[in-house]
Amino acid sequence: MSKDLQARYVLERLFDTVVSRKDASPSLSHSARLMARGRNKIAQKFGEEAVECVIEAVNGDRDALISESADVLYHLVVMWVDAGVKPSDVWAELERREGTSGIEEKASRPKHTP
Ligand SMILES: N=c1c2ncn([C@@H]3O[C@H](COP(=O)(O)OP(=O)(O)OP(=O)(O)O)[C@@H](O)[C@H]3O)c2ncn1[C@@H]1O[C@H](COP(=O)(O)O)[C@@H](O)[C@H]1O
Repeated sequence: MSKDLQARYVLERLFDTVVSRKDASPSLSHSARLMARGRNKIAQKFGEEAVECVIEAVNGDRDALISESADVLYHLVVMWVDAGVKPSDVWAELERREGTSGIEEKASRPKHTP
């Protein structure tokens, strides 16, 4: 497999690694430690990383944004594993949306009545 193709599957490989850490020792694996601390902690960490990502985007620091984006994706993958969501579930949802304009989709939503 080419390096480029291999890189495209990095999220799937990360997912498989985190799944394999479910029963690992929290003293040896950060993923195991995070999952042992429970869903609220996982969600909190994801939120913190997302905020750090936003800060770097606003600051215009490209390298920091790349690094924070990787942190966000790692913590998202841990959240998927904890919640029983597979990458293929998310890819399927993205594929379902493919070709539908966001403007069109928003306009088709039922109107809220006060
Ligand atoms: N991509 C990552 C990754 N990104 C960030 N991190 C870790 O996330 C932690 C974030 O640190 P923080 O201080 O923000 O969080 P914290 O240690 O939970 O501290 P608190 O805020 O809770 O006090 C650091 O320890 C980072 O090293 C990651 N840890 C693991 N991975 C991947 O997951 C794989 C499995 O890792 P382990 O589960 O550790 O074996 C690795 O091979 C990597 O591919």
